[in-house]
Amino acid sequence: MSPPICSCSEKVRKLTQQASVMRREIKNLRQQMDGAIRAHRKQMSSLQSMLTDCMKHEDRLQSVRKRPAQSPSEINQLLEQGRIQTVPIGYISSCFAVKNGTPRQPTICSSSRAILKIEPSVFNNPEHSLVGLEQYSHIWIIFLFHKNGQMSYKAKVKPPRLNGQRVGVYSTRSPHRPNALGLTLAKLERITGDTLHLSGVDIIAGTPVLDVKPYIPDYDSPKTRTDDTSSEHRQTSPDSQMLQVMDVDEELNILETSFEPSSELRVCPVGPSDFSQSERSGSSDVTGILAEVKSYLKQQQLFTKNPEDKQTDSTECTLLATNPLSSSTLKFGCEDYSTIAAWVRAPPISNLDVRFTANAEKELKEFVPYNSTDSTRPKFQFLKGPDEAVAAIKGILSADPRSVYRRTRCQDRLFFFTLDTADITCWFGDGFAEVVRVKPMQSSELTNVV
Ligand SMILES: C[S@@+](CC[C@H](N)C(=O)[O-])C[C@H]1O[C@@H](n2cnc3c(N)ncnc32)[C@H](O)[C@@H]1O
Repeated sequence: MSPPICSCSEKVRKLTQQASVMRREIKNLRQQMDGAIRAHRKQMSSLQSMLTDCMKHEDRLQSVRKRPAQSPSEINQLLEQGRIQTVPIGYISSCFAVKNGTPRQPTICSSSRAILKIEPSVFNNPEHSLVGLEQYSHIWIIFLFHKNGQMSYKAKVKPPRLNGQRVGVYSTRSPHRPNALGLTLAKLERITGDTLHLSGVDIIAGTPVLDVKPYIPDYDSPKTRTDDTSSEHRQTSPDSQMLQVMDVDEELNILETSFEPSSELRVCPVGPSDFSQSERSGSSDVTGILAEVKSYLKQQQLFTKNPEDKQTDSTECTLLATNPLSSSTLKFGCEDYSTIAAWVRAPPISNLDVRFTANAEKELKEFVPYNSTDSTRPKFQFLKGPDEAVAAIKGILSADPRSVYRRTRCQDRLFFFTLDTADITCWFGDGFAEVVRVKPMQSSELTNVV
């Protein structure tokens, strides 16, 4: 007997329902499996990249391990050959993020600021290495030009201030030199723990510093006179001539004031002048001789060295002053003076006037100092405010920061540079630079500053 039709259709219905439930479950399971596979794949790829990193580290470790350990005598030998491995003592944080627009020497932008933190990897207590340095106002910073690009260098270079003329690399402060070492005299504003706060820098952010030393004028700074005759492109500046005469006056004033009545002045032969054979003693004679020397030096411009002129040879123009009280010998003569190429003070390019459009001035005034709590306005990270920024911009632009190529070939192009957290746009005209825009840096650029 066959089952009744109603019970059959009931069974079919149930089976169909079960089948659709099972289909849904399968679909869910598939979805879960897909999700698990995706998560697994993601995990695999991050594990893969971790593995790659580990392998890289392992490679580096292997190569270090493979390096034969150097014995003290080997290290000594390498040192004697000048082949030492340098270790940065710290890295500069600076208001200059990139090379463009960074002053070419610190003196042209005294309001620029930077920070140097001594690396704890160099000394266990980095702050100990700075004890005593706070007594100095200026320090030498020896650093690596780490953003030179390729380590290329040439025996002759074209300093921008010489407007295309070529001179030997060692007669310049070009960054492109065999060991890419920079030397900057910076002002030491203060020291906090392991950190030096500096101003007057020409160094970009991230620069590895190899050493710092106190600036000691007694050791580091002979008086300077301009070697006016050593260069074909010299331009004598009345100011620098004046400076030399003032230097002479200053020296002679020191000489005058350091004399006691019993002092003895011996004047070594200085050529055919009327005091060349003088050798006198006694205070009244000293005063007379000094007046004579002063007037002679001014007339002959003795301190403007002329290699052709035998009478101004450094050995011949030495004045020796012996102070019996201190039994010290003061020496005032040409050999106490340093000479510099005339183009350093009187380059063939002239300084530029710097001006701001009203809009740029307004934009700059929007910036607040680094310590301001106002979060609605753009904030400097180093500078104390718009006035300091104006001084820095004037310093940078008046020295004409353009390369010779830009100066001669693309005169009318806009020039962009950064200062602290500001993006600056300017253009150059005949004898002037004009700032046309000052905008806060994009936040993505900000990480470059420090
Ligand atoms: C002409 S060098 C003089 C540096 C130093 N005062 C000296 O005499 O050795 C200054 C220029 O070097 C560039 N500069 C600064 N820091 C640098 C770095 N870390 N790497 C490459 N160039 C850098 C900047 O463009 C700056 O204008």
